[in-house]
Amino acid sequence: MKIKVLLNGVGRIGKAVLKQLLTNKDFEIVIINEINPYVENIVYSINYDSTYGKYDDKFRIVEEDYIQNSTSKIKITNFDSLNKIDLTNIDIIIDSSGKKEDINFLKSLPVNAIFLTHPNNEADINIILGANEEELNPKIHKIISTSSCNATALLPALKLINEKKEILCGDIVTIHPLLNHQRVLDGSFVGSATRNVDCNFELGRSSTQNIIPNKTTTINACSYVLPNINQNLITSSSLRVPTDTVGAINVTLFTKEKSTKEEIINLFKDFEKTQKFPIVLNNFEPLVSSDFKKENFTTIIDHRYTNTINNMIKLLVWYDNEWGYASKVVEILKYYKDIKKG
Ligand SMILES: NC(=O)c1ccc[n+]([C@@H]2O[C@H](COP(=O)([O-])OP(=O)(O)OC[C@H]3O[C@@H](n4cnc5c(N)ncnc54)[C@H](O)[C@@H]3O)[C@@H](O)[C@H]2O)c1
Repeated sequence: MKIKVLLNGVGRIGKAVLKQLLTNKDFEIVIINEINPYVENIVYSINYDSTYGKYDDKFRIVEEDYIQNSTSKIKITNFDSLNKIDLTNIDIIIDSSGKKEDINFLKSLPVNAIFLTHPNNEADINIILGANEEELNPKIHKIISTSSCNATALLPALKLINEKKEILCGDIVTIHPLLNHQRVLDGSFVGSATRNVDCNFELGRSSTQNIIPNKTTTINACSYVLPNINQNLITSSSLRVPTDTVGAINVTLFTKEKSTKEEIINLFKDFEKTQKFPIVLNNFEPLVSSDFKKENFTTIIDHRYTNTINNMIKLLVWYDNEWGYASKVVEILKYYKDIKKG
């Protein structure tokens, strides 16, 4: 039996999840709910994408509120809250709207599970593959956060180093592509309930003309998954850059044990050989960010920049923050289905 899905919000992450889930025979997307009221525009934005190109199996509108391509027929709804949607035929919700909902409200919805594509410390569990997937239990976890793109990329690497060398302290800088909530030209501040306004004055500046320094929730998101990786251990900051997708993280760690460069490279090579999911990819080629676009591996260690001095380890990590992250959301869904069945 296919798992019947409601996809809430079909923006950058929703579309990447949609396209990767459409090709999976275990899932059926029954409803897309989107506050954009124009079905024509939703279809258009699925079929044409400046970052990833045209979608080959194009959707068209059929009947009044349905879109269809060669494999799927999906109902489009236009509600601002999940409680207005008829969920009778829905097993799981993927919420990629970014809307912060009351957790008890989400728990009351008549579905088996709700996957949130953002970190959430009130969720029943935050999952990052390569860090804590063994803890996922469909019998007790209903609200499941799939964390953030940065934490998804970073935490498997931090966990590995911490287990082998014990991290004493460190710092990370995420170099992150621009996001839909930023301004094209200078405008008013970009606010959010979870970030303070002062910090977001910078995010109101032109995203195409600037490298914008910003706070990042990356280490907090890591701590929701592994509490020992937290802000008392690792400091963090972010630079928003004018590229469409693919982020990088500059990582500096001080560890209890000394390391050599070869040792660290071999750690990641061993991880790559034995991993259950496409997480670590070791890169030695002279590549740039766009070469990692649409890459499913999300912890790409660029060993041209791996280095050590005594107790210090330096890493450069690449990840596609949209497609790559969405591929992990889909892997988590597949894993959820497998363990629920088993
Ligand atoms: N873009 C990234 O790099 C990235 C990576 C990982 C996680 N995320 C997270 O995924 C979520 C979505 O991010 P995005 O970049 O796709 O944003 P986006 O703005 O591109 O897309 C959000 C979509 O949700 C729709 N929407 C908003 N409120 C809604 C509601 N109440 N009901 C239904 N639809 C609604 C919007 O119209 C829009 O189409 C956020 O929580 C974000 O933090 C983003």
